[in-house]
Amino acid sequence: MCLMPNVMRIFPTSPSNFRMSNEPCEIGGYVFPKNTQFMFSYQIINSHPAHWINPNEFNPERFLNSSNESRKSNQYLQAFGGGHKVCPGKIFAMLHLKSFLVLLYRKWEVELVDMNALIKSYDITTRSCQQLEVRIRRRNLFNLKNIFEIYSF
Ligand code: HEM
Repeated sequence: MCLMPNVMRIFPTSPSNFRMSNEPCEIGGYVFPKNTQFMFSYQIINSHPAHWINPNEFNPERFLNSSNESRKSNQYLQAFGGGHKVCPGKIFAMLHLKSFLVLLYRKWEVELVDMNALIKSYDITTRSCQQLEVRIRRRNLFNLKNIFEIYSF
């Protein structure tokens, strides 16, 4: 359960979003009139050094419930938006992803062809991966040699 939040933190499906102000407001010392449209970046919130320790590090353990950082950071993870407009499909999507990964890795071994390859993606509000080479091998579920080793007396 901590792998997916960290993937979504570093590579959010929705890297940015929009909001419109329904009243005048002040942000960072600047005053904005009513009906100003704001674009903001989930990508930046998700890796801002003010909220995350070593933000560029891929460390799923930061989302373990027992970690202090987890409790602090979870509120800054913006994979599904937040507030009144938060994604209503959030729990369904996480369950779906988890089931998909279990079914995939049960039968297949998947590894990156090049661990240092840059992910080519296209995005504005929704990000899609354009190219990422992976090597897929069928898992050897019935390794007879192992079975004989286990049952030999
Ligand atoms: C990994 C999968 C998904 C991601 C990353 C995602 C992300 C998001 C984000 C960032 C928003 C904008 C929230 C905001 O404005 O604060 C959103 C809105 C929304 N999402 Fe998702 N979503 C996912 C899956 C789903 C699924 C499976 C459904 C439906 C079954 C769904 C339905 C919606 C709807 C209806 C909205 C609009 C909510 C509103 O404007 O009131 N999403 N989603």
